[in-house]
Amino acid sequence: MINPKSIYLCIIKISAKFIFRSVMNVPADEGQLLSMMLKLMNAKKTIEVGVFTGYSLLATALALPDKAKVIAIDPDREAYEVGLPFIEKAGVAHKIQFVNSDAVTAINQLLQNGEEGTFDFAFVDADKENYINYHELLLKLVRVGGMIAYDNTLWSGTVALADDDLSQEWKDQIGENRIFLRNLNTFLANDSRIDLAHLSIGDGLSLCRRLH
Ligand SMILES: C[S@@+](CC[C@H](N)C(=O)[O-])C[C@H]1O[C@@H](n2cnc3c(N)ncnc32)[C@H](O)[C@@H]1O
Repeated sequence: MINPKSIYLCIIKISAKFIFRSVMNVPADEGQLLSMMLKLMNAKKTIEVGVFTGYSLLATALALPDKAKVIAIDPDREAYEVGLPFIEKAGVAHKIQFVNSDAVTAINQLLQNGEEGTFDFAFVDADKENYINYHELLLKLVRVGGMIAYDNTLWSGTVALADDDLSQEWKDQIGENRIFLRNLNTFLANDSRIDLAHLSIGDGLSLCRRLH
């Protein structure tokens, strides 16, 4: 059973983080950070892998200029349609091309269509076991100097813990994603094709800039 004290501490920690970040004018979550980065990069063509109900997609579409495009991939159209009225209300639906598919198939299709090296930015927030596969494909899709961002790369901080530090109950809760993300972090840290920055925003965001 969850200890009420740990819930209380968690609420205090999250509130303190948000207050600190707003006072210091630092983005409090990945949506705010995405928006800031896309504007700084003047991004016009982006891709999102893993949409769900479209929180990060809405942040992206709001940050892009009017004629820009975000290709949003998710096999779950139903979830996307839950958030769609809010995207429409925000007046940014025309910037979004939703692709109802798994991402490996959809990205391969884009590459076959000759879109290699044409994307400014990619945001990945989907099935963690495929992140390394997405990395290989997205490095082709994103232009030199473009950026790929991977969400949840801290996995509640558990990527930094040794196996012995985790109780069986906790291991069951966090599942195999901790291992997939740990492998990804090691892989990215050794990838000479990118510049890497690991941010402790939200659940951890890894930014990869394509070098060549
Ligand atoms: C954590 S949610 C995405 C959250 C979203 N970025 C947001 O900000 O609200 C993960 C999404 O990844 C999608 N997903 C799972 N496997 C996928 C795959 N193979 N290709 C693309 N999307 C996938 C799921 O359907 C789910 O909607």
